[in-house]
Amino acid sequence: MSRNIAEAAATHREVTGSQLVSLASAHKRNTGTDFLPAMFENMSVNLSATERRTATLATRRTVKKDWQAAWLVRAIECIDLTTLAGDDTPGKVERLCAKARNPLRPDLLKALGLEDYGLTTGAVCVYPMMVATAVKALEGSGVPVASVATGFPAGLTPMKDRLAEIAYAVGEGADEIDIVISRRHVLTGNWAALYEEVRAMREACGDAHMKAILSTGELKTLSNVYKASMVSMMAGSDFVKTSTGMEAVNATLPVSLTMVRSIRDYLRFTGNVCGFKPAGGIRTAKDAISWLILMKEELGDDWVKPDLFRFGASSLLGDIERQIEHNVTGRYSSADRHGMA
Ligand SMILES: O=C[C@H](O)COP(=O)(O)O
Repeated sequence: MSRNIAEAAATHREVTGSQLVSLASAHKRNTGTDFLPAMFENMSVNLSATERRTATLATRRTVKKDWQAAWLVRAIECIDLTTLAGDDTPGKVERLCAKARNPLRPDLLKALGLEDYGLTTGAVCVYPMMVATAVKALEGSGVPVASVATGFPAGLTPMKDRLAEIAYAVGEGADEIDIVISRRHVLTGNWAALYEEVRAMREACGDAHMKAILSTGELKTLSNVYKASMVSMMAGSDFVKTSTGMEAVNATLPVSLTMVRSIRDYLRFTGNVCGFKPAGGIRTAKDAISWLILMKEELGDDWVKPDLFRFGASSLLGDIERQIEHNVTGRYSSADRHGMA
């Protein structure tokens, strides 16, 4: 059993049957394109068809036993372990970083045969003021630090301040920047303004990878979600991300399917690759597997890896650890036996 899990986690070879040509690790950073409204302006997303497709996702495919553990290990590797709270302190961020370095208890790693695997989360995600603490705490671990910026979560601060915040986070050592888009540009159909805004933010990020948070729960329609996603990719986003975690409705599967289809269309139109980050409200191992199935079925194996897929989550890891413990021991421990996240 252990060998299978170790192999699956290392090669992810249980995930097969991609319908897209595999771009594997050779993908280049999204360069963006000119502003091309023809790529999205006539697009209309059918809500009920989208809901039907996502309703059956987790029931069409069952992921059992060893493979479930392998998928959950992969989910851990894709988590942007997040704390974005007003009461964040250096101590809290240091504890989060310790968890990112060692996301599973040693006895569980041993039972899975992964003691030497070097399992970590995909990144740690914090506010700009916490970046330096996280960079220090993660030194030598290879775990990137992501920072939210641009007036997170509402984005309603002057543009020069939003860009300055990116520069600050990058200067503190952030490897990745999670920007928020101006929802008003979407709600008023001002796609050119959205393109210009995201383009300027991408330039401010420099070498740091940029994730564009669409705040889909505030965009009213799936057609708006599709268009906002497409414009953000055209403007050079490395990832598109559903939510801040602060909206009334955060990551959902229908919104995710819409964004994932936009990524697929963007790839077909332009040859450029963009990653996807569902975020907000993803708390259970079962949820994580549903999203991994969505990615595998819609985009293929390359989008079930941290290069192109992340969960933005503050409390998902705890449930995954609990589920892995059940997988290994046949028993569940109470949630409070596991540490934070
Ligand atoms: O980007 C990450 C989200 O803010 C996390 O949301 P969550 O606390 O609901 O997991």
